[in-house]
Amino acid sequence: MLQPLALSMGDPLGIGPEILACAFARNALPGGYVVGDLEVMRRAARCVAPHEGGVELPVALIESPADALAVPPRCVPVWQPPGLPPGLAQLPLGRIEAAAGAAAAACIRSALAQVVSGAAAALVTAPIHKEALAAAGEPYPGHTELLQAECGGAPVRMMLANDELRVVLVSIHVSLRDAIAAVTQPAVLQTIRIADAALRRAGIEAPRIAVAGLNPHAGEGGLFGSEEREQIAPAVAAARAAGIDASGPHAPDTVFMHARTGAFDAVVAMYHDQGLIPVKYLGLEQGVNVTLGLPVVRTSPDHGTAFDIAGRGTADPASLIAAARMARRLADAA
Ligand SMILES: NC(=O)C1=CN([C@@H]2O[C@H](COP(=O)(O)OP(=O)(O)OC[C@H]3O[C@@H](n4cnc5c(N)ncnc54)[C@H](O)[C@@H]3O)[C@@H](O)[C@H]2O)C=CC1
Ligand SMILES: NCC(=O)COP(=O)(O)O
Repeated sequence: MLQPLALSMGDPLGIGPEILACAFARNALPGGYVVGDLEVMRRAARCVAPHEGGVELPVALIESPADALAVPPRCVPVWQPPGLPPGLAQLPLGRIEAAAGAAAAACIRSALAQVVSGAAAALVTAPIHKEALAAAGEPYPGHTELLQAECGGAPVRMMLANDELRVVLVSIHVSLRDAIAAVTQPAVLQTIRIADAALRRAGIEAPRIAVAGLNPHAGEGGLFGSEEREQIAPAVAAARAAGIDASGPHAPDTVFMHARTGAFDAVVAMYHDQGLIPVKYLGLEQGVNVTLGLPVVRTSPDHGTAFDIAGRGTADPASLIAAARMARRLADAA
């Protein structure tokens, strides 16, 4: 039986509300409901309507997640958390505002609570702006860290996936300098373990996990850096000793090419951009961000708030739709 799917609105001044409205206009979010601000969603519905057949898109306030299952086709069901900042729909789109960051965070927390309570099957988050989140006083750089903290603090990892690649990251929202320092044997091993467990849960019996090096040519035998020998190779050996089919460190410039042609089920990448560039280069419309290690299913589009095009009604909802489909698949497999 179809269960409600919680979709947090994202930053109200970015493209999140628009891609949600657009996806509902295309009937691509069955059972989904927006945890967000009613007037923000009405503004988004008005903005996408001319591009989606020119017919008005109904937006309805719902009282409980279950009500999402009864709304007519193309209707955008909205569950509005209490206490959202007033006047969000009057703020100009495409800019950093503390009120917008505060609203985005409140919607994520409410949506998460509904998933944790069992009222919704999974959480799909529309993009937030990290500077707006910080302006609102939130101590977390992004969803991943916020959700981790709200769920008790157990280790989590970010995975980006499309039909061709799965990439799991050792570190995410830190400077490159700090990311290099974060390449330690325990952190790499933990990433491999989390990736392996998540892929098994998703139905892959013995996941083949390629571990990327950090330095050019995976250090070229120590000529270009020591992290491979001192940190990454011992982590791979420990994973193998624990029965995980891990290999590496592989040269980072070619490992994604091999994974894409089917040699591996996932690549563990040493830092954010090493892993995300290959995935995003294959097309923003395909990528899905999944938080591994949480007690609930959370997915998100691979792109951000796209302030440069917010309000035009032309943002592509494909990655959001892919995120919702993946959330359903993962929730069904859990
Ligand atoms: N899941 C999330 O909450 C994510 C949030 N972000 C945050 O979003 C903010 C803006 O990040 P940027 O680096 O500017 O990346 P971005 O992904 O928002 O935009 C990069 C480029 O892609 C285009 N683009 C993005 N999504 C699109 C879509 N659906 N349809 C058409 N074009 C699209 C934008 O117009 C822009 O030219 C930052 O604060 C970043 O941290 C970034 C990635 C994911
Ligand atoms: N590049 C992906 C990204 O920054 C999204 O982070 P999060 O908000 O999902 O933690």
